[in-house]
Amino acid sequence: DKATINNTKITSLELMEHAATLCFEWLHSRLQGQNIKIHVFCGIGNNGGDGLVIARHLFQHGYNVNCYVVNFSDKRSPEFLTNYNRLKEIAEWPKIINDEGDFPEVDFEDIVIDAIFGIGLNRKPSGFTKKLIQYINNTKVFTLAIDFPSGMFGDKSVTDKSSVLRAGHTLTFQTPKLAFLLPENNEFLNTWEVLDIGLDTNFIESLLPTTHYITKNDVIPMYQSRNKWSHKGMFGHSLIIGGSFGKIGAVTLATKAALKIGSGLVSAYLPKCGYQILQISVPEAMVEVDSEKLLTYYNFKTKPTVIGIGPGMGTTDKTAVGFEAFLKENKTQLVIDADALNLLSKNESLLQYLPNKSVLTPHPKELQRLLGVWKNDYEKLEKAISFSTKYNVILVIKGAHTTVIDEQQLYINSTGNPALATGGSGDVLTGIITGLIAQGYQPLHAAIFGVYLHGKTADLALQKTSYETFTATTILDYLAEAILDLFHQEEIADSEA
Ligand SMILES: NC(=O)C1=CN([C@@H]2O[C@H](COP(=O)(O)OP(=O)(O)OC[C@H]3O[C@@H](n4cnc5c(N)ncnc54)[C@H](O)[C@@H]3O)[C@@H](O)[C@H]2O)[C@@H](O)CC1
Ligand SMILES: [K+]
Repeated sequence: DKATINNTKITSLELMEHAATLCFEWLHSRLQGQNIKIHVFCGIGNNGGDGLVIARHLFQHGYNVNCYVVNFSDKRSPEFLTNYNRLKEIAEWPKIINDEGDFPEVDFEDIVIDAIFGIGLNRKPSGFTKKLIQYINNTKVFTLAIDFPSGMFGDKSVTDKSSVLRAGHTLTFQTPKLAFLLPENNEFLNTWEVLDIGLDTNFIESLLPTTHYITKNDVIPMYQSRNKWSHKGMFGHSLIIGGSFGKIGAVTLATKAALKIGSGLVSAYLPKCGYQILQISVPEAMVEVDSEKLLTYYNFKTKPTVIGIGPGMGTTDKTAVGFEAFLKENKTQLVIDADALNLLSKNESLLQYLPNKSVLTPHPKELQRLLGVWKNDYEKLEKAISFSTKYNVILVIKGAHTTVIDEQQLYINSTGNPALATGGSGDVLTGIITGLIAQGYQPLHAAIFGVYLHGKTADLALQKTSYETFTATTILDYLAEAILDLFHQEEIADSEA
Protein backbone atom coordinates (compact mmCIF):
# COMPACT_ATOMS: atom_id res chain seq x y z
CA ASP A 1 0.00 0.00 0.00
CA LYS A 2 2.82 2.36 0.89
CA ALA A 3 4.35 1.91 -2.56
CA THR A 4 1.12 2.92 -4.28
CA ILE A 5 0.81 5.86 -1.97
CA ASN A 6 4.40 6.99 -2.68
CA ASN A 7 4.35 6.30 -6.42
CA THR A 8 1.04 7.94 -7.12
CA LYS A 9 -0.67 10.94 -5.62
CA ILE A 10 -3.31 8.89 -3.85
CA THR A 11 -3.27 9.14 -0.06
CA SER A 12 -3.63 6.23 2.29
CA LEU A 13 -6.99 7.60 3.37
CA GLU A 14 -8.22 7.80 -0.21
CA LEU A 15 -7.07 4.27 -0.85
CA MET A 16 -9.03 3.07 2.16
CA GLU A 17 -12.10 5.00 1.03
CA HIS A 18 -11.84 3.45 -2.42
CA ALA A 19 -11.23 -0.11 -1.18
CA ALA A 20 -13.98 -0.04 1.41
CA THR A 21 -16.43 1.61 -1.00
CA LEU A 22 -15.94 -1.33 -3.36
CA CYS A 23 -16.83 -3.64 -0.47
CA PHE A 24 -19.94 -1.58 0.28
CA GLU A 25 -20.97 -1.68 -3.38
CA TRP A 26 -20.51 -5.43 -3.42
CA LEU A 27 -22.94 -5.79 -0.54
CA HIS A 28 -25.34 -3.09 -1.67
CA SER A 29 -25.78 -4.62 -5.13
CA ARG A 30 -26.80 -7.87 -3.47
CA LEU A 31 -28.98 -6.53 -0.66
CA GLN A 32 -30.67 -3.81 -2.70
CA GLY A 33 -31.70 -1.96 0.44
CA GLN A 34 -33.29 -4.93 2.23
CA ASN A 35 -33.99 -4.44 5.89
CA ILE A 36 -31.53 -6.98 7.23
CA LYS A 37 -29.64 -6.22 10.42
CA ILE A 38 -25.95 -5.73 9.62
CA HIS A 39 -23.29 -5.86 12.33
CA VAL A 40 -19.96 -4.29 11.42
CA PHE A 41 -17.15 -5.34 13.76
CA CYS A 42 -14.13 -3.05 13.40
CA GLY A 43 -10.66 -3.48 14.81
CA ILE A 44 -8.51 -0.42 15.55
CA GLY A 45 -6.09 -0.61 12.61
CA ASN A 46 -6.72 -0.09 8.93
CA ASN A 47 -8.85 -3.18 8.58
CA GLY A 48 -11.08 -1.58 11.19
CA GLY A 49 -10.85 1.64 9.17
CA ASP A 50 -12.29 -0.23 6.19
CA GLY A 51 -15.13 -1.41 8.41
CA LEU A 52 -15.91 2.17 9.51
CA VAL A 53 -16.09 3.33 5.90
CA ILE A 54 -18.39 0.45 5.00
CA ALA A 55 -20.60 1.22 8.02
CA ARG A 56 -20.80 4.90 6.99
CA HIS A 57 -21.96 4.04 3.48
CA LEU A 58 -24.47 1.55 4.85
CA PHE A 59 -25.88 4.19 7.24
CA GLN A 60 -26.08 6.72 4.43
CA HIS A 61 -28.04 4.25 2.32
CA GLY A 62 -30.56 3.62 5.05
CA TYR A 63 -29.46 0.16 6.12
CA ASN A 64 -30.11 -1.23 9.56
CA VAL A 65 -26.52 -1.05 10.78
CA ASN A 66 -24.82 -1.64 14.09
CA CYS A 67 -21.18 -0.66 14.16
CA TYR A 68 -18.79 -1.77 16.89
CA VAL A 69 -15.17 -1.04 17.71
CA VAL A 70 -13.41 -4.10 19.10
CA ASN A 71 -11.23 -2.29 21.57
CA PHE A 72 -8.30 -4.68 21.85
CA SER A 73 -5.71 -1.91 21.86
CA ASP A 74 -5.56 1.88 22.07
CA LYS A 75 -3.06 2.17 19.17
CA ARG A 76 -5.58 3.43 16.66
CA SER A 77 -4.26 4.08 13.15
CA PRO A 78 -4.67 7.64 11.74
CA GLU A 79 -6.97 6.37 8.96
CA PHE A 80 -9.08 4.59 11.54
CA LEU A 81 -9.37 7.79 13.58
CA THR A 82 -10.35 9.96 10.62
CA ASN A 83 -13.05 7.51 9.62
CA TYR A 84 -14.19 7.17 13.21
CA ASN A 85 -14.82 10.93 13.24
CA ARG A 86 -16.49 10.88 9.84
CA LEU A 87 -18.86 8.20 11.04
CA LYS A 88 -19.66 10.10 14.23
CA GLU A 89 -20.51 13.15 12.16
CA ILE A 90 -23.22 11.37 10.21
CA ALA A 91 -24.53 8.71 12.53
CA GLU A 92 -24.71 7.47 16.05
CA TRP A 93 -21.41 6.61 17.64
CA PRO A 94 -20.01 3.13 17.15
CA LYS A 95 -20.42 0.99 20.25
CA ILE A 96 -17.20 0.09 22.00
CA ILE A 97 -16.61 -3.56 22.91
CA ASN A 98 -14.27 -3.78 25.90
CA ASP A 99 -15.14 -7.23 27.17
CA GLU A 100 -17.53 -10.15 26.83
CA GLY A 101 -20.30 -8.23 28.55
CA ASP A 102 -20.42 -5.85 25.57
CA PHE A 103 -21.05 -8.52 22.92
CA PRO A 104 -24.21 -7.63 21.00
CA GLU A 105 -26.99 -10.05 20.21
CA VAL A 106 -26.39 -11.52 16.76
CA ASP A 107 -29.08 -13.61 15.10
CA PHE A 108 -28.65 -16.24 12.44
CA GLU A 109 -30.65 -14.11 9.96
CA ASP A 110 -28.34 -11.08 10.38
CA ILE A 111 -25.17 -10.30 8.47
CA VAL A 112 -21.77 -9.77 10.07
CA ILE A 113 -19.02 -7.75 8.46
CA ASP A 114 -15.67 -8.81 9.81
CA ALA A 115 -13.21 -5.90 9.81
CA ILE A 116 -11.39 -6.85 13.01
CA PHE A 117 -8.00 -7.92 11.68
CA GLY A 118 -6.58 -7.84 8.17
CA ILE A 119 -3.09 -8.42 6.93
CA GLY A 120 -1.67 -6.62 9.98
CA LEU A 121 -2.38 -9.58 12.28
CA ASN A 122 0.95 -10.49 13.85
CA ARG A 123 -0.04 -12.82 16.69
CA LYS A 124 -3.06 -14.96 17.32
CA PRO A 125 -6.14 -13.21 18.70
CA SER A 126 -6.55 -13.65 22.44
CA GLY A 127 -8.72 -12.54 25.34
CA PHE A 128 -12.15 -11.15 24.60
CA THR A 129 -11.28 -10.64 20.90
CA LYS A 130 -10.82 -14.38 20.51
CA LYS A 131 -14.03 -14.94 22.47
CA LEU A 132 -15.85 -12.54 20.14
CA ILE A 133 -14.62 -14.46 17.09
CA GLN A 134 -15.87 -17.69 18.68
CA TYR A 135 -19.14 -15.99 19.59
CA ILE A 136 -19.68 -14.93 15.97
CA ASN A 137 -18.72 -18.37 14.68
CA ASN A 138 -21.24 -20.01 17.00
CA THR A 139 -24.12 -17.96 15.65
CA LYS A 140 -23.50 -19.49 12.17
CA VAL A 141 -24.50 -16.09 10.80
CA PHE A 142 -23.32 -15.12 7.30
CA THR A 143 -20.04 -13.24 7.63
CA LEU A 144 -18.42 -11.09 5.01
CA ALA A 145 -14.72 -10.83 5.81
CA ILE A 146 -12.81 -7.78 4.67
CA ASP A 147 -9.39 -8.60 3.21
CA PHE A 148 -8.82 -11.62 5.52
CA PRO A 149 -11.01 -13.68 7.81
CA SER A 150 -9.87 -12.25 11.15
CA GLY A 151 -7.31 -14.46 12.82
CA MET A 152 -5.91 -15.91 9.60
CA PHE A 153 -2.30 -15.00 8.89
CA GLY A 154 -0.99 -13.90 5.53
CA ASP A 155 2.30 -15.75 5.76
CA LYS A 156 2.20 -18.43 8.40
CA SER A 157 0.08 -21.25 9.73
CA VAL A 158 -2.77 -20.82 12.15
CA THR A 159 -1.89 -22.63 15.39
CA ASP A 160 -5.15 -22.01 17.22
CA LYS A 161 -8.02 -22.78 14.89
CA SER A 162 -10.58 -21.63 17.43
CA SER A 163 -9.27 -18.07 17.16
CA VAL A 164 -10.12 -17.66 13.47
CA LEU A 165 -13.35 -16.30 12.10
CA ARG A 166 -15.02 -18.67 9.63
CA ALA A 167 -15.97 -16.41 6.77
CA GLY A 168 -18.93 -17.01 4.48
CA HIS A 169 -17.30 -14.86 1.83
CA THR A 170 -14.08 -12.87 1.77
CA LEU A 171 -13.39 -9.76 -0.25
CA THR A 172 -9.66 -9.43 -0.49
CA PHE A 173 -7.73 -6.53 -1.96
CA GLN A 174 -5.68 -6.58 -5.14
CA THR A 175 -4.13 -10.06 -5.15
CA PRO A 176 -5.21 -13.54 -4.09
CA LYS A 177 -3.27 -14.33 -0.95
CA LEU A 178 -1.06 -17.45 -0.82
CA ALA A 179 -2.79 -18.33 2.46
CA PHE A 180 -6.14 -18.60 0.62
CA LEU A 181 -4.74 -21.24 -1.71
CA LEU A 182 -3.39 -23.63 0.91
CA PRO A 183 -5.52 -26.61 1.89
CA GLU A 184 -4.89 -26.08 5.62
CA ASN A 185 -6.85 -22.81 5.57
CA ASN A 186 -9.78 -24.33 3.74
CA GLU A 187 -12.05 -24.31 6.79
CA PHE A 188 -11.74 -20.56 7.40
CA LEU A 189 -12.62 -19.54 3.86
CA ASN A 190 -15.70 -20.46 1.98
CA THR A 191 -15.70 -18.40 -1.20
CA TRP A 192 -13.49 -15.41 -1.87
CA GLU A 193 -12.81 -12.88 -4.54
CA VAL A 194 -10.26 -10.24 -5.31
CA LEU A 195 -11.23 -6.57 -5.58
CA ASP A 196 -8.95 -4.51 -7.77
CA ILE A 197 -8.23 -1.35 -5.78
CA GLY A 198 -5.60 -0.07 -8.18
CA LEU A 199 -2.61 -0.84 -6.01
CA ASP A 200 0.85 -0.73 -7.52
CA THR A 201 1.00 -4.34 -8.75
CA ASN A 202 4.67 -4.12 -9.71
CA PHE A 203 5.32 -3.63 -6.07
CA ILE A 204 3.26 -6.65 -5.13
CA GLU A 205 5.08 -8.75 -7.68
CA SER A 206 8.43 -7.67 -6.32
CA LEU A 207 7.25 -8.55 -2.84
CA LEU A 208 6.32 -12.05 -3.97
CA PRO A 209 8.76 -12.82 -6.77
CA THR A 210 8.18 -16.51 -6.43
CA THR A 211 4.41 -16.92 -6.33
CA HIS A 212 2.24 -16.71 -9.42
CA TYR A 213 -1.50 -17.22 -9.50
CA ILE A 214 -2.21 -18.71 -12.92
CA THR A 215 -5.23 -17.43 -14.76
CA LYS A 216 -6.22 -17.29 -18.41
CA ASN A 217 -4.07 -14.25 -19.09
CA ASP A 218 -0.98 -16.14 -17.96
CA VAL A 219 -1.53 -19.16 -20.17
CA ILE A 220 -2.64 -17.49 -23.40
CA PRO A 221 0.95 -16.49 -24.28
CA MET A 222 2.05 -20.08 -23.76
CA TYR A 223 -0.31 -21.41 -26.43
CA GLN A 224 1.52 -22.50 -29.58
CA SER A 225 -0.58 -21.95 -32.67
CA ARG A 226 -0.33 -24.01 -35.87
CA ASN A 227 -0.03 -22.79 -39.43
CA LYS A 228 -1.15 -24.33 -42.69
CA TRP A 229 2.26 -25.91 -43.37
CA SER A 230 2.17 -27.86 -40.11
CA HIS A 231 2.46 -31.65 -40.36
CA LYS A 232 2.31 -34.39 -37.78
CA GLY A 233 6.07 -34.71 -37.64
CA MET A 234 6.21 -31.29 -36.07
CA PHE A 235 4.15 -32.26 -33.06
CA GLY A 236 6.32 -34.93 -31.59
CA HIS A 237 5.85 -38.50 -30.50
CA SER A 238 4.56 -39.30 -27.02
CA LEU A 239 5.18 -42.67 -25.46
CA ILE A 240 2.99 -43.66 -22.55
CA ILE A 241 4.39 -46.44 -20.39
CA GLY A 242 2.24 -48.08 -17.77
CA GLY A 243 -0.47 -50.60 -17.00
CA SER A 244 -0.70 -53.99 -15.33
CA PHE A 245 -3.39 -56.66 -15.28
CA GLY A 246 -6.59 -54.92 -14.12
CA LYS A 247 -5.12 -51.43 -14.63
CA ILE A 248 -4.99 -51.09 -18.37
CA GLY A 249 -7.56 -48.29 -18.13
CA ALA A 250 -5.01 -45.92 -16.60
CA VAL A 251 -2.58 -46.22 -19.48
CA THR A 252 -5.47 -46.05 -21.96
CA LEU A 253 -6.69 -42.75 -20.50
CA ALA A 254 -3.20 -41.24 -20.54
CA THR A 255 -2.71 -42.36 -24.14
CA LYS A 256 -6.03 -40.85 -25.22
CA ALA A 257 -5.17 -37.60 -23.45
CA ALA A 258 -1.76 -37.30 -25.16
CA LEU A 259 -3.51 -37.70 -28.51
CA LYS A 260 -6.35 -35.38 -27.71
CA ILE A 261 -4.06 -32.54 -26.63
CA GLY A 262 -2.37 -32.72 -30.02
CA SER A 263 0.70 -34.94 -29.84
CA GLY A 264 1.58 -35.76 -33.48
CA LEU A 265 2.07 -39.45 -32.76
CA VAL A 266 1.30 -41.46 -29.67
CA SER A 267 2.51 -44.90 -28.69
CA ALA A 268 1.76 -46.96 -25.64
CA TYR A 269 3.98 -49.55 -24.03
CA LEU A 270 2.17 -51.91 -21.71
CA PRO A 271 1.80 -55.56 -20.64
CA LYS A 272 0.60 -57.92 -23.33
CA CYS A 273 -2.78 -58.44 -21.63
CA GLY A 274 -3.63 -54.85 -22.51
CA TYR A 275 -2.79 -55.04 -26.20
CA GLN A 276 -6.29 -55.51 -27.61
CA ILE A 277 -7.90 -53.20 -25.09
CA LEU A 278 -5.63 -50.36 -26.11
CA GLN A 279 -5.75 -51.00 -29.85
CA ILE A 280 -9.53 -51.07 -29.79
CA SER A 281 -10.08 -48.13 -27.48
CA VAL A 282 -7.45 -45.88 -29.05
CA PRO A 283 -7.09 -46.81 -32.75
CA GLU A 284 -4.91 -43.74 -33.38
CA ALA A 285 -2.20 -45.03 -31.06
CA MET A 286 0.59 -47.52 -31.77
CA VAL A 287 1.24 -50.24 -29.22
CA GLU A 288 4.25 -52.23 -28.06
CA VAL A 289 4.04 -54.86 -25.38
CA ASP A 290 6.07 -56.18 -22.45
CA SER A 291 5.49 -59.46 -20.56
CA GLU A 292 2.01 -60.88 -20.04
CA LYS A 293 0.63 -59.07 -16.98
CA LEU A 294 3.35 -56.73 -15.74
CA LEU A 295 5.96 -54.34 -17.00
CA THR A 296 9.26 -56.20 -16.76
CA TYR A 297 11.63 -55.57 -19.66
CA TYR A 298 10.98 -52.01 -20.85
CA ASN A 299 12.45 -53.03 -24.22
CA PHE A 300 10.39 -50.87 -26.58
CA LYS A 301 11.70 -49.86 -30.01
CA THR A 302 9.80 -46.56 -30.25
CA LYS A 303 12.01 -43.44 -30.28
CA PRO A 304 9.72 -40.92 -28.61
CA THR A 305 10.12 -37.20 -28.02
CA VAL A 306 8.87 -37.60 -24.46
CA ILE A 307 7.78 -40.42 -22.18
CA GLY A 308 4.90 -40.33 -19.70
CA ILE A 309 5.40 -43.16 -17.25
CA GLY A 310 3.58 -44.62 -14.29
CA PRO A 311 -0.20 -44.89 -14.69
CA GLY A 312 -1.43 -48.28 -13.49
CA MET A 313 1.98 -49.91 -13.66
CA GLY A 314 2.10 -51.33 -10.12
CA THR A 315 5.13 -51.64 -7.86
CA THR A 316 5.98 -55.33 -7.95
CA ASP A 317 9.64 -56.34 -7.71
CA LYS A 318 9.92 -57.23 -11.39
CA THR A 319 8.45 -53.90 -12.42
CA ALA A 320 10.78 -52.10 -10.02
CA VAL A 321 13.92 -53.84 -11.31
CA GLY A 322 13.00 -53.06 -14.91
CA PHE A 323 12.16 -49.46 -14.01
CA GLU A 324 15.58 -48.97 -12.42
CA ALA A 325 17.36 -50.30 -15.50
CA PHE A 326 15.15 -48.14 -17.72
CA LEU A 327 15.92 -44.95 -15.76
CA LYS A 328 19.66 -45.58 -15.81
CA GLU A 329 19.59 -45.91 -19.62
CA ASN A 330 16.98 -43.30 -20.45
CA LYS A 331 17.87 -39.87 -21.84
CA THR A 332 14.37 -38.89 -23.01
CA GLN A 333 12.36 -36.18 -21.26
CA LEU A 334 10.01 -37.71 -18.66
CA VAL A 335 6.62 -37.08 -17.09
CA ILE A 336 6.39 -39.29 -14.01
CA ASP A 337 3.19 -40.22 -12.25
CA ALA A 338 1.53 -42.69 -9.93
CA ASP A 339 3.41 -45.95 -9.35
CA ALA A 340 6.54 -44.64 -11.05
CA LEU A 341 6.59 -42.00 -8.29
CA ASN A 342 6.04 -44.65 -5.65
CA LEU A 343 8.99 -46.62 -7.03
CA LEU A 344 11.14 -43.49 -6.87
CA SER A 345 10.12 -42.92 -3.24
CA LYS A 346 11.17 -46.48 -2.42
CA ASN A 347 14.57 -45.99 -4.00
CA GLU A 348 15.64 -42.37 -3.80
CA SER A 349 19.03 -43.09 -5.36
CA LEU A 350 17.17 -43.27 -8.67
CA LEU A 351 16.28 -39.59 -8.53
CA GLN A 352 19.75 -38.68 -9.79
CA TYR A 353 18.96 -40.37 -13.12
CA LEU A 354 15.98 -38.19 -13.97
CA PRO A 355 16.60 -35.92 -16.96
CA ASN A 356 16.64 -32.21 -16.06
CA LYS A 357 13.18 -30.70 -15.76
CA SER A 358 11.41 -34.04 -15.63
CA VAL A 359 7.83 -33.37 -14.54
CA LEU A 360 6.64 -35.27 -11.45
CA THR A 361 2.89 -35.22 -10.79
CA PRO A 362 2.21 -36.48 -7.25
CA HIS A 363 -1.11 -36.36 -5.41
CA PRO A 364 -0.72 -35.59 -1.67
CA LYS A 365 -0.02 -39.20 -0.60
CA GLU A 366 2.58 -39.69 -3.32
CA LEU A 367 4.14 -36.35 -2.42
CA GLN A 368 4.41 -37.40 1.20
CA ARG A 369 6.19 -40.59 0.17
CA LEU A 370 8.63 -38.47 -1.82
CA LEU A 371 9.23 -35.65 0.67
CA GLY A 372 8.41 -37.18 4.06
CA VAL A 373 5.79 -35.69 6.39
CA TRP A 374 5.37 -31.95 6.78
CA LYS A 375 4.10 -29.97 9.75
CA ASN A 376 1.98 -27.55 7.75
CA ASP A 377 1.43 -26.34 4.20
CA TYR A 378 4.20 -23.75 4.38
CA GLU A 379 6.71 -26.44 5.32
CA LYS A 380 5.32 -28.64 2.55
CA LEU A 381 6.06 -25.88 0.03
CA GLU A 382 9.56 -25.36 1.46
CA LYS A 383 10.32 -29.07 1.19
CA ALA A 384 8.93 -29.19 -2.33
CA ILE A 385 11.07 -26.21 -3.35
CA SER A 386 14.21 -27.87 -1.96
CA PHE A 387 13.35 -31.13 -3.71
CA SER A 388 12.75 -29.41 -7.03
CA THR A 389 16.01 -27.49 -6.69
CA LYS A 390 18.09 -30.44 -5.55
CA TYR A 391 16.99 -32.78 -8.34
CA ASN A 392 16.30 -30.09 -10.96
CA VAL A 393 12.80 -31.40 -11.58
CA ILE A 394 9.37 -29.82 -11.83
CA LEU A 395 6.82 -30.86 -9.22
CA VAL A 396 3.11 -30.72 -9.93
CA ILE A 397 1.41 -31.00 -6.55
CA LYS A 398 -2.14 -32.04 -7.30
CA GLY A 399 -4.99 -30.71 -5.20
CA ALA A 400 -7.76 -28.11 -5.14
CA HIS A 401 -5.21 -25.51 -6.23
CA THR A 402 -2.67 -27.63 -8.06
CA THR A 403 0.74 -26.04 -7.63
CA VAL A 404 3.58 -26.33 -10.11
CA ILE A 405 6.99 -25.85 -8.51
CA ASP A 406 10.13 -25.15 -10.49
CA GLU A 407 12.92 -24.50 -8.01
CA GLN A 408 12.00 -21.23 -6.23
CA GLN A 409 9.02 -20.44 -8.46
CA LEU A 410 5.47 -21.40 -7.49
CA TYR A 411 2.63 -21.41 -10.02
CA ILE A 412 -0.73 -21.86 -8.35
CA ASN A 413 -3.60 -22.90 -10.58
CA SER A 414 -6.94 -21.12 -10.52
CA THR A 415 -9.12 -23.58 -12.46
CA GLY A 416 -10.82 -26.82 -11.48
CA ASN A 417 -13.36 -28.00 -8.94
CA PRO A 418 -14.36 -31.15 -7.04
CA ALA A 419 -15.72 -32.75 -10.23
CA LEU A 420 -12.09 -33.71 -10.87
CA ALA A 421 -12.01 -35.82 -7.73
CA THR A 422 -12.63 -38.96 -9.75
CA GLY A 423 -10.54 -42.01 -10.63
CA GLY A 424 -8.39 -41.57 -13.72
CA SER A 425 -8.27 -37.77 -13.74
CA GLY A 426 -4.57 -37.94 -12.80
CA ASP A 427 -3.86 -40.33 -15.66
CA VAL A 428 -5.45 -37.86 -18.05
CA LEU A 429 -3.29 -35.04 -16.66
CA THR A 430 -0.16 -37.13 -17.24
CA GLY A 431 -1.21 -37.66 -20.86
CA ILE A 432 -1.96 -33.97 -21.37
CA ILE A 433 1.39 -32.81 -20.02
CA THR A 434 3.22 -35.49 -22.01
CA GLY A 435 1.38 -34.54 -25.20
CA LEU A 436 2.21 -30.87 -24.72
CA ILE A 437 5.91 -31.56 -24.26
CA ALA A 438 5.84 -33.71 -27.39
CA GLN A 439 4.64 -30.68 -29.35
CA GLY A 440 7.54 -28.55 -28.20
CA TYR A 441 6.16 -26.89 -25.08
CA GLN A 442 8.97 -26.54 -22.57
CA PRO A 443 8.29 -28.80 -19.57
CA LEU A 444 7.41 -25.92 -17.22
CA HIS A 445 4.90 -24.46 -19.66
CA ALA A 446 3.49 -27.90 -20.40
CA ALA A 447 2.91 -28.43 -16.67
CA ILE A 448 1.32 -25.02 -16.03
CA PHE A 449 -0.75 -25.01 -19.22
CA GLY A 450 -1.77 -28.66 -18.86
CA VAL A 451 -2.92 -28.17 -15.28
CA TYR A 452 -4.85 -25.05 -16.28
CA LEU A 453 -6.66 -26.77 -19.18
CA HIS A 454 -7.36 -29.91 -17.15
CA GLY A 455 -9.07 -27.79 -14.47
CA LYS A 456 -10.84 -25.65 -17.01
CA THR A 457 -12.60 -28.68 -18.54
CA ALA A 458 -14.31 -29.27 -15.19
CA ASP A 459 -15.30 -25.61 -14.83
CA LEU A 460 -16.84 -25.57 -18.30
CA ALA A 461 -18.50 -28.96 -17.89
CA LEU A 462 -20.30 -27.88 -14.72
CA GLN A 463 -22.36 -25.48 -16.79
CA LYS A 464 -23.95 -28.56 -18.39
CA THR A 465 -23.30 -31.54 -16.16
CA SER A 466 -23.02 -32.36 -12.45
CA TYR A 467 -20.04 -33.02 -10.18
CA GLU A 468 -21.13 -36.64 -9.84
CA THR A 469 -21.45 -37.51 -13.51
CA PHE A 470 -18.16 -35.94 -14.52
CA THR A 471 -15.54 -38.66 -15.09
CA ALA A 472 -11.98 -38.77 -16.38
CA THR A 473 -13.35 -39.30 -19.88
CA THR A 474 -15.41 -36.12 -19.53
CA ILE A 475 -12.12 -34.21 -19.17
CA LEU A 476 -11.23 -35.36 -22.67
CA ASP A 477 -14.69 -34.44 -23.95
CA TYR A 478 -14.25 -30.87 -22.78
CA LEU A 479 -10.63 -30.37 -23.75
CA ALA A 480 -11.61 -28.69 -27.00
CA GLU A 481 -13.84 -26.20 -25.19
CA ALA A 482 -11.10 -25.49 -22.68
CA ILE A 483 -8.71 -24.61 -25.50
CA LEU A 484 -11.29 -22.55 -27.39
CA ASP A 485 -12.13 -20.68 -24.21
CA LEU A 486 -8.62 -19.20 -24.26
CA PHE A 487 -9.69 -17.09 -27.22
CA HIS A 488 -13.12 -16.25 -25.90
CA GLN A 489 -13.17 -12.76 -24.52
CA GLU A 490 -15.16 -12.23 -21.36
CA GLU A 491 -17.82 -9.52 -21.55
CA ILE A 492 -16.55 -6.42 -19.78
CA ALA A 493 -17.55 -7.05 -16.18
CA ASP A 494 -18.71 -4.23 -13.95
CA SER A 495 -16.77 -3.54 -10.77
CA GLU A 496 -19.05 -5.74 -8.73
CA ALA A 497 -18.75 -8.89 -10.81
N1 LIG B 1 -4.25 2.62 3.04
C1 LIG B 1 -4.04 1.40 3.42
O1 LIG B 1 -3.01 1.11 4.06
C2 LIG B 1 -5.06 0.40 3.15
C3 LIG B 1 -5.23 -0.64 4.04
N2 LIG B 1 -6.23 -1.48 3.91
C4 LIG B 1 -6.62 -2.33 5.05
O2 LIG B 1 -5.64 -2.29 6.05
C5 LIG B 1 -5.43 -3.60 6.55
C6 LIG B 1 -4.11 -3.65 7.24
O3 LIG B 1 -4.19 -2.71 8.29
P1 LIG B 1 -3.19 -2.64 9.50
O4 LIG B 1 -1.81 -2.80 9.00
O5 LIG B 1 -3.52 -1.43 10.24
O6 LIG B 1 -3.50 -3.92 10.37
P2 LIG B 1 -4.84 -4.61 10.83
O7 LIG B 1 -5.95 -3.67 10.80
O8 LIG B 1 -4.96 -5.87 10.09
O9 LIG B 1 -4.48 -4.95 12.34
C7 LIG B 1 -4.58 -3.95 13.34
C8 LIG B 1 -3.44 -3.85 14.31
O10 LIG B 1 -3.63 -4.82 15.31
C9 LIG B 1 -2.41 -5.16 15.91
N3 LIG B 1 -2.46 -6.59 16.15
C10 LIG B 1 -2.04 -7.56 15.33
N4 LIG B 1 -2.33 -8.77 15.83
C11 LIG B 1 -2.97 -8.53 17.01
C12 LIG B 1 -3.53 -9.38 17.98
N5 LIG B 1 -3.51 -10.70 17.88
N6 LIG B 1 -4.12 -8.82 19.05
C13 LIG B 1 -4.18 -7.49 19.17
N7 LIG B 1 -3.66 -6.64 18.28
C14 LIG B 1 -3.06 -7.16 17.21
C15 LIG B 1 -1.33 -4.77 14.95
O11 LIG B 1 -0.43 -3.93 15.60
C16 LIG B 1 -2.07 -4.11 13.77
O12 LIG B 1 -1.48 -2.90 13.44
C17 LIG B 1 -5.59 -4.45 5.35
O13 LIG B 1 -5.83 -5.78 5.68
C18 LIG B 1 -6.76 -3.77 4.67
O14 LIG B 1 -7.98 -4.25 5.22
C19 LIG B 1 -7.26 -1.17 2.92
O15 LIG B 1 -8.04 -0.15 3.46
C20 LIG B 1 -6.66 -0.70 1.64
C21 LIG B 1 -5.89 0.54 1.92
K1 LIG C 1 -11.10 -9.02 8.51
